[in-house]
Amino acid sequence: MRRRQGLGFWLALGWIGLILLAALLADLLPFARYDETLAGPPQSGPSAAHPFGTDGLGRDVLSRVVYGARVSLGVGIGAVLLGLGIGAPLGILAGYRRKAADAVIMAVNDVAQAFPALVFALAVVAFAGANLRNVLIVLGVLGVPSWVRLIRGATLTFAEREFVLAARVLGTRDRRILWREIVPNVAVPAASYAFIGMAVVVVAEGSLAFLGLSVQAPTPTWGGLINEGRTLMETAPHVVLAPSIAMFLTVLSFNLVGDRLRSLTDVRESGLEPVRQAAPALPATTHPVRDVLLQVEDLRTHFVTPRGLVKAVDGVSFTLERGRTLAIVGESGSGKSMLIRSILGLLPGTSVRGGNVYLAGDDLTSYTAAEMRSVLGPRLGTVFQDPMTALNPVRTIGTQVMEPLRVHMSLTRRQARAEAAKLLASVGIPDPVRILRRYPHQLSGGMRQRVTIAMALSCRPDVLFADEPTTALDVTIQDQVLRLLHRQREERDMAVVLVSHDLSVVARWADEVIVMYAGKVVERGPAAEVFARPRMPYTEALLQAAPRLTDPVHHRLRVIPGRPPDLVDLPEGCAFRARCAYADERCEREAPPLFEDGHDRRRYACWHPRTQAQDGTAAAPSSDVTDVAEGAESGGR
Ligand SMILES: Nc1ncnc2c1ncn2[C@@H]1O[C@H](COP(=O)(O)OP(=O)(O)OP(=O)(O)O)[C@@H](O)[C@H]1O
Repeated sequence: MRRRQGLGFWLALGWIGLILLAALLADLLPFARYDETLAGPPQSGPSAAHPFGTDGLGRDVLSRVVYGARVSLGVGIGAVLLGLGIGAPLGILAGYRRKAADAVIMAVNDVAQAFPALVFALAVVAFAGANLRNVLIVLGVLGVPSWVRLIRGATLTFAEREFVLAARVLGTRDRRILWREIVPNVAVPAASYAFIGMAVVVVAEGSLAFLGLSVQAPTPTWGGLINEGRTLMETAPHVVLAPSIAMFLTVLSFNLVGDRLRSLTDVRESGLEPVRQAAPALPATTHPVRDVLLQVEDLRTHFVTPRGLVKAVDGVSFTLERGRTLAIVGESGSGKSMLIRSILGLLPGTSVRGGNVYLAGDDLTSYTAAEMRSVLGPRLGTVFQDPMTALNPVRTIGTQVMEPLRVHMSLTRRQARAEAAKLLASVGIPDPVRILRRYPHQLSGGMRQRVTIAMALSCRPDVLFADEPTTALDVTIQDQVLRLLHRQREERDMAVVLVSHDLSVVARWADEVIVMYAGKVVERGPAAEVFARPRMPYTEALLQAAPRLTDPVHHRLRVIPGRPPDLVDLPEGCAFRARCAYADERCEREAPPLFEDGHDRRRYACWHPRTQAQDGTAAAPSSDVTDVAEGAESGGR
C-alpha cells in the first residue's frame, strides 16, 4: 500500500493528522492562549519561546494558527459531511431508481448548480450573520449539487457492473443490492471527493474570513489571520506567512490524498448492458407443457433501437432434463448470452421478451420480479465469464459466498460461514477458512471462478447456467473449471447450460448442443452426433475453425468467410447464405425451416444439409480425449 500510494500521499496524510490533532488538543499544548497579550515587544520574530513570533498586539502567532485550524478544519469537515449527508441519498436515488426520480432530482440539481456559489455565500452570510454555524451551513449546502452529480454517476456505473447482475441472479432484493453491492463501491470515490471538497471549503472559508464574513474576532481563523497580517507585510512578514503556509499545506494535502484515493477507484469496466427486469412480452404462441426440468418455447428477445428492431433471440425452443449438459454455441453476437438472460428474466430495459420458459412445469415468464427473486439462486444458478467483474472488489469472499445462504436459506452468520467453507472446499479451494477472509484481487483467476461457481451452487439450483465460464481464464485452468462443473452436475443431479464459442470445450462435456446464428437455432441434437456429422454448413464451418488436439503444430485454422449479418437488416432467405459455399437461388429466396432429421431428435435449418462425417474428431468425444480428461481429473483431486 505504501509503495503504491507514494511518499507524497503519506506525507500529506501525516500533515492532515498533525494539524487535526493540534487543533483538537490546542488547550493542552504548551503555549499561550490565542488572545493572550504577551509581555514582550509586539511583532517580534520567531524565537525559542515563540517559534512563529508574535503579532501586532503581541499575541503568540503559533497559538493563533493552531486555534485558527479549529475553525478552518471544523468548517471544512462539517460542510463536507453536510453536503454528503444531503447529496449522497439523492444521488443514489437518481442513479439507482433512474426514470422520474432521476429526471426530477437532476433538473433541480442543474438549477442549483447554476447559482454563482461565492456570491450566494456572501449574500447569505451577510444577511443571516457572520458566525461559524451560518458559514458551515452555507458552504455545506453549496456543495450538495456536486455531491449529487458525483454519487449519481458512480451509482450508475456500479449498477451496470457484472457483480450487481450476479447478485440479481442470486435473487437478492433491490435494497440489499444497494447497501451491499453499490454503496460500498460508491464509498471509495465519495471518500476521494470528500478530501478534495474539504480543500475547496477551507479556501472558501478563508475567503469569507478574509472579507470579515466568517467567525468574528477575537476567535482566529486562517483567512482572518491573513487579513490581519497583510498590513504588517513589510515590518513583520512572519505574521502573514505562518497562517498562509499552514493553509497552503493543508489544502495541498487534502487535494493530494483525494487524488490518490481516486486512483483506487480505477477498476475495469465490464461493458455490460444495464440490467432491468423483463420487458413486456411479445404475443404468445400455444404449445403443450412437457414433463421436463427446463422447457423453453419460442423464446424471443427483441431490442427497439434507433436503427430498427434487433431480433437478438428469435424463436428459440428446447428442453433439458436433469443430469444433462446442453451446450449453446455460435459466433460472437449470435444471441447466446441474450438467450440465457432471457431465460433468467434479466434483460436491458430496451428489450421486449416473448415466448415461455417452464421450470418443472412452472411458467417463469408469468412470474413477477419478486417471484423471480425466489427462483434465481435456489432454482436457477449462474456463473459468468469474468470472475473478476462478477465478484464485488470491496467485499471479502466470505461475505459474498455467505450472502445467498443467508438470504435464501435463512442461515445464521455462523451457520452460513461454516456452509461457505464447505462449499469452497467442495469446489476444490484449499484452506477455505483462510480464503473466506480474502478479497477477490488476492486470488488467482481460476480460484475466483471456483468461488463464483460455489456461489452459484450455494442454494442447490436445479439448472446451472455457465456463460463462457472459461473465456477469461488461462488454458491450463479452463479444463479444471469445466471438469469441476461436470463433477458438480453429477453430484448434485442438476442440469447445466454451457455457453461457449469454443467447440473443443463443448464437445467434451456436452450431451446436447444448440447451434445459434443471427438469433435463431440453426442446428440442434445430441452433441456427439452434431459434431461428428454436422448437417448445417455453418456448424461444419464452426468445427473447421475450432482447434483440435490432433492438429499438427503450426496448423492453420480455417476461418468462416464474411461477417455475421446485420440483425437490423437481415437478408431474405437463409441468413447464412452470403457466407455459404453451397448456397443457391432457393437459399436466397426462402428461409429454411428447422427440419427434423428423423432420428435422434436432430434438427437443422438448411436446404442443402451436409451428409458426410467430419474428418478427424474435433468434436466427437473420442476415447483418448475422454481418457485424458478423466485421468487428469482423478489426478488433480
Ligand atoms: N442493449 C442492446 N441493444 C441492442 N442490441 C443488443 C443489445 N444487447 C445485445 N444486442 C444485440 O444482440 C445480439 C446478441 O448478443 P449476445 O450478447 O447474446 O451475443 P453472444 O452470442 O452472446 O455474443 P458473445 O459471444 O460476443 O457474448 C448482438 O448482435 C447484439 O448486437
